[in-house]
Amino acid sequence: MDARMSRRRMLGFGGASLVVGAAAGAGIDRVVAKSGGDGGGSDVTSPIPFHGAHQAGIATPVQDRLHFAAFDVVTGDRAKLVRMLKDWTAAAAAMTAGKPVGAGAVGGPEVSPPDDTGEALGLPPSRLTLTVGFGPTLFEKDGKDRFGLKAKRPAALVDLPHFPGDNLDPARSDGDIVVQACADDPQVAVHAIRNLARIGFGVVSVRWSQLGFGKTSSTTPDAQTPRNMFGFKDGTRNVAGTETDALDKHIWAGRPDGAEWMAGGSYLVARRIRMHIETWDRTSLGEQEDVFGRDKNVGAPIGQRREHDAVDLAKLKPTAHVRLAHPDSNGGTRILRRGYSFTDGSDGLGRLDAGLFFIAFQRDPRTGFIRVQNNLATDAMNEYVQHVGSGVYACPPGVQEGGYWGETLFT
Ligand SMILES: C=CC1=C(C)c2cc3[nH]c(cc4nc(cc5[nH]c(cc1n2)c(C)c5CCC(=O)O)C(CCC(=O)O)=C4C)c(C)c3C=C
Ligand SMILES: [Fe+2]
Repeated sequence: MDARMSRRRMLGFGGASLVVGAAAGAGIDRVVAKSGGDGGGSDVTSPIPFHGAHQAGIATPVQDRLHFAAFDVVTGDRAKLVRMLKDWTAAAAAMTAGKPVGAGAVGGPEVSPPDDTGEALGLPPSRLTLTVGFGPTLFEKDGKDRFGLKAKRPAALVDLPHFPGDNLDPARSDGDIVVQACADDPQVAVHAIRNLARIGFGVVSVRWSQLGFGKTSSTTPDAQTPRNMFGFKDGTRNVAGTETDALDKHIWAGRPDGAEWMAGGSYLVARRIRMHIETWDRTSLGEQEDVFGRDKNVGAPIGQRREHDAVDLAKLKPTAHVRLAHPDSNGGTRILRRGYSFTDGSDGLGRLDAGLFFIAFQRDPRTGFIRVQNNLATDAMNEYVQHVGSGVYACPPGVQEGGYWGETLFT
């Protein structure tokens, strides 16, 4: 048996545990480029730390690209699920550090598939973050407590109610487990999801997924605010990743919230929102600005001059999006938006299948997304958008060295 083969046997591939960065020792690590930067002040060569009190990918400055995947668990075996989560954690720690999965993509035995699929070889870490969440169906599905987790379902992990105008496609909604991959390079994000899906074979299968580009929200107020597919600056008044008090108050779940295992975690709401681009493009500038209650050029609230000037709600139409979404119209609640634009070709009727893949993190969806979305029932923007996909997930706290995704839930 040659040295490479014995190493592979040691790793026990075909479903057994991974060794983080094992390939690094074999000299076949992913190349970390010497220069980088995306023009937005971010360093694609510096990895975002995987371990910590909170999962990365929430308060982290928003990366350029998204690959979001929802999985169904296809086994009833809790031990297999936990094993997979441990393997996923090891792979996630390696990939976010810019390293390949397990023994890597090349240099292994010719008789079996490599541990890593290889398309990220030579690419820098690209600020990859991987954020995991658990959907309501992991705790109970069709009245069945599949994994002995029913009693641990947090009260905050409610099924989202039906909202007026919803036209949700079940094939683009829900899922037992979700992984949000964000990176400054789409290939790095896609590589990460692909490898997790491959490792999970026999335990999970991809239920639906979404690619995103052109982040539509910023968590770094000093950076230039990105624009959405309607051409408006989006994310001006988002919660910033540096606002620790606001994060503690509105975004991170705490021990007193009822589910101890979620302390330090957050709840993710995802909505695939189709935007009727063609109708919007035939709408006058004045009407467009009234819809949001902001100027299209600099992004200033109506009646003000600069983007970050305070919003005077009384100066906005009662149906303006910003007026209805503003904390003062929602009992003071704040959510951290982290959405991306999408364009998935056209719909066969000559219209772009485009929109906003809305992602929001919050301490409790009942006082966060649900409260705001209910208030948006009279939003003038509703004429131009339709929600077609949906999901809510409990994202556990961050992983400590030696720990694994979901450890606080499963122990
Ligand atoms: C339920 C929550 C929200 C949904 C759904 C939503 C959809 C949505 N929003 C835009 C564009 C903009 N939103 C803006 C502000 C804004 N939106 C929400 C919430 C939801 N948006 C909040 C809480 C806020 C901040 C309100 C405030 O504090 O002032 C803005 C203005 C710029 C900004 O502050 O980000 C734009 C533009 C689209 C296109 C969309 C669905 C397709
Ligand atoms: Fe909004």
